[in-house]
Amino acid sequence: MRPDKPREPVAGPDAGPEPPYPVRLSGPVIKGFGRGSKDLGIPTANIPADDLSEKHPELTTGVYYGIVALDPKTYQHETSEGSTSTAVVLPAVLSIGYNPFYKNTVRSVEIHIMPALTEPSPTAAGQEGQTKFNRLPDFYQTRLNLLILGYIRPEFDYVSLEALVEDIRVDCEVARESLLREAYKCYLVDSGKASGKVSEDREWLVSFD
Ligand SMILES: Cc1cc2nc3c(=O)[nH]c(=O)nc-3n(C[C@H](O)[C@H](O)[C@H](O)COP(=O)(O)O)c2cc1C
Ligand SMILES: Nc1ncnc2c1ncn2[C@@H]1O[C@H](COP(=O)(O)OP(=O)(O)O)[C@@H](O)[C@H]1O
Ligand SMILES: [Mg+2]
Repeated sequence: MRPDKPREPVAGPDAGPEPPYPVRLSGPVIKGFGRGSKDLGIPTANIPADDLSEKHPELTTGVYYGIVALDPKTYQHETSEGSTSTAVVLPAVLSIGYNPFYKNTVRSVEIHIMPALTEPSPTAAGQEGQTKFNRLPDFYQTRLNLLILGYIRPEFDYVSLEALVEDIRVDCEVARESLLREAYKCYLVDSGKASGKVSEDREWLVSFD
């Protein structure tokens, strides 16, 4: 069960991702159990987890933050210049594991894509009414690249659905605050000052051959 402790506002070192991060994952967006949007009001893009233990033994079950890119061949997005052929890059929070609240028997990778850091956060504390999580037009089967930049917490079971949703809301805020730090923001926003390694990771993120 989730321990009754206050949450830290950021996760991971301020100086930037430390090994094993950034970790690269990719895959087509597949169907999950259909609970994300329906039960929780939190859509999560699921990607296959079949070869995770073999390829990424370092990824323990838990909640992580990072950035995602969607293949522009099947996911078009509008910018101020109209629609574009470059991949959209957005912040994300994800869970890797068995969802103890639902007692799944297979591991899943579930990614909730958040609005750009320049947009107001829909999950900020103190908003009126029920939290409205970010929602994009559906993009099943689209290829997704993910750069995991840090670990937030283990997965827990919860006393109620509301308690699970509230913890995921806080995860979104922790991810956002963590990514707003300069040594992480450089992965999302090309300032022209990024180091060779950061540029290499960014290039990998947006390449879909
Ligand atoms: C950031 C984040 C954190 C999560 N943490 C937990 C958790 O601690 N325990 C849990 O049982 N499920 C957790 N989940 C998983 C949700 O229960 C899951 O997204 C939901 O079951 C939807 O599954 P579906 O994509 O198969 O429909 C988390 C999901 C996200 C996006
Ligand atoms: N912000 C978002 N983050 C992730 N997926 C989103 C988002 N907005 C819309 N989606 C869409 O919703 C789908 C996931 O919804 P969900 O209810 O979790 O269903 P499933 O159980 O099939 O994963 C994604 O595959 C994607 O097409
Ligand atoms: Mg899902």
